[in-house]
Amino acid sequence: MCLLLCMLPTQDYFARWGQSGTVDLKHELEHLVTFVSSRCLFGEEVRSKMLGEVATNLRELNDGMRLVTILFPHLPIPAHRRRDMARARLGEIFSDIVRSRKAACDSDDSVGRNAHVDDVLQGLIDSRYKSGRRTTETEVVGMLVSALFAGQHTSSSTATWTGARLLARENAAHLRAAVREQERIMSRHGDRVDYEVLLEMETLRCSVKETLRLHPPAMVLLRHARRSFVVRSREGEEYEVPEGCTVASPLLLHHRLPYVYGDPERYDPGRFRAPAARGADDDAGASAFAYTAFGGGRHACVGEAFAYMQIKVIWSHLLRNFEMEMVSPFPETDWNVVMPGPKGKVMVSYKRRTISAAA
Ligand code: HEM
Repeated sequence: MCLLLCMLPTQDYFARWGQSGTVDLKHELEHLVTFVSSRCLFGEEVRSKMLGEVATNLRELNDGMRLVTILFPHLPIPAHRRRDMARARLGEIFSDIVRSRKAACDSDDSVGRNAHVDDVLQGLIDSRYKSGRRTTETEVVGMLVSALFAGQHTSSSTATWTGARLLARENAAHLRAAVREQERIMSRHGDRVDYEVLLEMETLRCSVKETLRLHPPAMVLLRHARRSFVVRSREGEEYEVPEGCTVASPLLLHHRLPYVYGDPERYDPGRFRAPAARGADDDAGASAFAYTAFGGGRHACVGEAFAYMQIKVIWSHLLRNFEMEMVSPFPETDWNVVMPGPKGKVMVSYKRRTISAAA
């Protein structure tokens, strides 16, 4: 069901593109990801009425999460003021939606459940605490905003970086491999893309995973040490982390450790292929936490599977239906925000094509 909710909006969205043209890929994917996520989370209400406004406000929320925000979350700077206004507006939009859904539930069913709707919004409205109390409007709105915020910018910037990496001139061989994979899959399954077919897109999965190694939306993971513990370095030195300290694990650095990722600056999706397919074990020396684009442990990202599904749906569609070329320089990273993404526009020219299924 969720896969269908990803695929249909993706097809509809790209149907609006012409036979050929030039687009800002970052802008396009930002809209598409908001479109898909809001469709999966909320159903028709957001998609039909609020998409442009929701997308704009989510962008303001992200833009208001500056590095200075970590130390001074309420510093009166313009970016924080815009962030607070955006959060208030999202609250209003979603409160209206929750209210009208609840009203529909109450008229639909005497126990306050809407039997016809199956999305995250409905799940939150239907939830009960152990005490039997129902979730309040404020609680549902808060959880919706955080789910959308957690999944929107992360997924859209990863989808854009994946495109920028695959379309970079020096990665032509990786792009060809990704297109060939789609041809092979089409020869077996035609146009059908279901969950099993997505699982076969191993080259695409590795391309996304390698993109996330080099461009993780979260730069650092933070944990509070509830008790003291000792860390031993590779060189055998020991460090004590005292109880009560905050521990920061910088993804940006450990995703580039040369003894884990040989030639770490090189974009090489093949490094994540299964060892049997690779013929060598590149993971030697890597610990379970060498790759933490989605975090780890108890608070690891709950949206990882959804994010891969969404990005694979988008990129398999683009690879099958368009010949693309990046016409702006490879994007720089916007380091001003807490979750860095590509800076400026990512201009791409496209031409429609129909790839033939490989024999
Ligand atoms: C490429 C896309 C995504 C990336 C790179 C990403 C990355 C992350 C990271 C690094 C964390 C922190 C984990 C930790 O501290 O160990 C996190 C947490 C979280 N993510 Fe994602 N995420 C993505 C997509 C999504 C999506 C699509 C959703 C929801 C639909 C989502 C929902 C969450 C939630 C709710 C948490 C908090 C988990 C907790 O604290 O228990 N994420 N994500």
